[in-house]
Amino acid sequence: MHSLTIHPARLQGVINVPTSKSLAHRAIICAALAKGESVITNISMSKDIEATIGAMRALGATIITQGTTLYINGNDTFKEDHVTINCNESGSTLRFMVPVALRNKRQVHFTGGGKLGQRPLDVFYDIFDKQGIAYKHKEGVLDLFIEGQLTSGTFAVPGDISSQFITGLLFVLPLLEGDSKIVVTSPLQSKAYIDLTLDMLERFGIVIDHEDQVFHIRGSQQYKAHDYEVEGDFSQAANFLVAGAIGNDVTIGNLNLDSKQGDRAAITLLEKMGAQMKETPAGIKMMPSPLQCISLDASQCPDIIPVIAVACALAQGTSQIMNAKRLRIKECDRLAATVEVLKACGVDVIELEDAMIIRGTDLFRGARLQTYNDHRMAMMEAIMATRSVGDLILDDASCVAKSYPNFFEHYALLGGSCDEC
Ligand SMILES: O=C(O)C1=C[C@@H](OP(=O)(O)O)[C@@H](O)[C@H](O)C1
Ligand SMILES: C=C(OP(=O)(O)O)C(=O)O
Repeated sequence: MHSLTIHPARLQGVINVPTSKSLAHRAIICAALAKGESVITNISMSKDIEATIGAMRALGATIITQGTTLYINGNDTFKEDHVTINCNESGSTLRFMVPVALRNKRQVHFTGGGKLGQRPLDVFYDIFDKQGIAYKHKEGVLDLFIEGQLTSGTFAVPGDISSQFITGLLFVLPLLEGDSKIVVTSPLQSKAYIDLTLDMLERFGIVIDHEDQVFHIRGSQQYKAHDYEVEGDFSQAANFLVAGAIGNDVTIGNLNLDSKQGDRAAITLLEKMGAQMKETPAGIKMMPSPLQCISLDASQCPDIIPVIAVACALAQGTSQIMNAKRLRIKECDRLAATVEVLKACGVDVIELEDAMIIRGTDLFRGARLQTYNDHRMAMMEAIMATRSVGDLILDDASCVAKSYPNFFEHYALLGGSCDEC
């Protein structure tokens, strides 16, 4: 474990953020479910994406990596009947792969690290119980054995634990014999991620009908090979968009403003707080602006909330971040962690079960901070350092490898100042 000391410094320059992790997971899975070769370009490698590549290879898909391009051939996918899948710490990989791996009868062993074994999977266990699929798991660590096969039918799934369960089912149900229906039994949160799934499925030739919270899935469909270029990641861009709004001068060179990514909300939220977005020939930036407090709903864009909380902490007035309970079931309890970090840096924050209330201040004070082995927390803390009066000492910054391995290189290129200890 290496601690990292970040000295206060303003950021300035142009950066290309990694390409979308969510879109990359989906493109890799769809391509590996299609017969023939698909070429997926502009992949940003990270621990999470490595996990999904490894998972589809374990099932039999051929995936050749050349720089940022993946050549994926699904002709032999599903040929293996005893499979071990290491998900690293990726919730997406786990919840997408559990149903996919059960496309036909096999034994699958899921492993993973960090807090992944503590993140909810009960939605799948309920389905296994109903369908007679055998499974054995341990408390607290990911060590899950499953044996069986998923059959088509009606799946009642809550919408307020994780949309990833629904995405996982949407990948596999079109391949099963017989039609299926997914009925989402409580208001769907993280809905934009389902839209990303439906969009990617359509590109690969899969048709899903849906109205409100019900998805109708025709069985015996076939994925068709398709070439796809992954666009810039708005969840990562959010760090630098907030950096801009709080006084830095960072332009992001690779964002698609027409993107369907839900974390594009970072721009609209910052605009509501009074920041102005500027489009320049080099890319997009948020202009340093006096920020006003905001009352916002975290349920549709959970991943950007820690860094949006940084903007709230530097806004005039008291901000409320509501419907934030699901932040507690990410790589760490991000609701508690965000509150703890802001408090350590001198901010007046209140943690509620489902919300946080943040009273704006002018500057952060220096502090020793945990990163909670959570990439989003480490990156949020680095952005805070740009408006801090003393050093921020992060206990371990290596967790950024989950989604953005070269985050601190980019940070330094922009003028950020850190020493590894
Ligand atoms: O489908 C996806 O790509 C994701 C869905 C979201 O999870 P929830 O649906 O659990 O909010 C998000 O937090 C995660 O980082 C990626
Ligand atoms: C929560 C995240 O990812 P996952 O659920 O895939 O682990 C994330 O990237 O912030």
